[in-house]
Amino acid sequence: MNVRPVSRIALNLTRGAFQQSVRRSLNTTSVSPAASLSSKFVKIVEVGPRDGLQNEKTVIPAETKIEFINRLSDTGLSVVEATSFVSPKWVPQMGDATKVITSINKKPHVNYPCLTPNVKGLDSAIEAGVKEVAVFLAASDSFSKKNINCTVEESFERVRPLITKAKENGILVRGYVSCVVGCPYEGPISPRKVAEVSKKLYDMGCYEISLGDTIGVGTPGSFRELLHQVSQVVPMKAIAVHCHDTYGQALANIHCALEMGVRVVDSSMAGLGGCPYAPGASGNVATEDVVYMLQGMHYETGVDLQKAIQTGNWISERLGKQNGSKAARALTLKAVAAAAACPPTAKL
Ligand SMILES: CC(C)(COP(=O)([O-])OP(=O)([O-])OC[C@H]1O[C@@H](n2cnc3c(N)ncnc32)[C@H](O)[C@@H]1OP(=O)([O-])[O-])[C@@H](O)C(=O)NCCC(=O)NCCSC(=O)C[C@@](C)(O)CC(=O)[O-]
Repeated sequence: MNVRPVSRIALNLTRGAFQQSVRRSLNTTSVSPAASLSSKFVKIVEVGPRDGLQNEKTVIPAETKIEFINRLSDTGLSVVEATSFVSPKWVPQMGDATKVITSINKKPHVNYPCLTPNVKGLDSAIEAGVKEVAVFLAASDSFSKKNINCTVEESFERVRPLITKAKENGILVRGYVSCVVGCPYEGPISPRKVAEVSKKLYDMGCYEISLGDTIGVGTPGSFRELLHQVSQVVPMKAIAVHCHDTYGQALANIHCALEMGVRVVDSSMAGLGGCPYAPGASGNVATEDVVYMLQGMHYETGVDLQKAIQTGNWISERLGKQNGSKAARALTLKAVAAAAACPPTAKL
């Protein structure tokens, strides 16, 4: 596999030495105990196994996905979006949804939502014992047609019976709105249009609306206006932000969202991801970078950054990629340097 030497060295370090070194590195940047008692909590929705992997060109074995999810569950995350019950003709990478969701070690404190585009997908999810699903619509007709083969208006009619049936079965439904700032086919999207779609989804019964900047064109300027409009019609506590980092704006946009009161952030370990129907869009914002920033701002997430970095490095190694998180790369390098300067045996 084509892995950068540093990440290979880090992965070859003994687990104990690596953990010690990362802990030492983190101690220089982590929050004070007093600050960590702050009541500020941000829920991170980890989308790596679904959004992160759906666009990978080579088929990833189900076993790798299962182990990835199990490792994510051990980092302290409370939500790990596991897979999607979509047509395998459209997204072949998710063709093993049932195997993946039924084989993971489900932890009681972790939710494992799955994407479902229609009732057929919901039925498969129910059969697999899924407790939460997500529907995904767009604020742009062109993207909607490319992604789910129908207009935005038609997509509401498609998800209406899905939401009803999910509720009858005691299943929670989350709603995604894609292209909240720009569409790869139509260009800029009006915040009013996004607010309209978000309100309709919320009124139909989605408990949370995740605003997807699918192609990552948003800036704090456009996010401020977007959140201003959407929060007029959907309560701020029910809004999540889902940022792709194509233009390097994701953390700035999340910061803006936090300042405006958003407390749910979607992210993907190692910055994996991209939508197969959004050409040129890069990965999601990296979970490690989000956790690092939130720690620095004295927010609580429940996520162990050290374990997150190990998980991000692990999946990157499996995919033959460099970890896309800058914080993970910096802290791994620091840990490698610290471990080289002070090998575990020297302390015996
Ligand atoms: C919605 C459809 C199915 C419409 O696709 P269609 O071709 O119009 O549907 P259809 O009803 O005519 O069915 C076509 C075939 O798919 C089968 N089929 C139909 N439904 C299912 C299902 N649920 N599970 C398994 N199979 C299914 C169906 O049985 C049939 O099989 P055939 O008879 O030809 O053998 C298709 O367009 C699709 O699956 N699209 C999914 C695209 C996708 O997953 N995109 C990525 C997720 S969205 C995203 O990443 C953005 C997000 C959420 O992260 C936020 C952001 O960043 O913006």
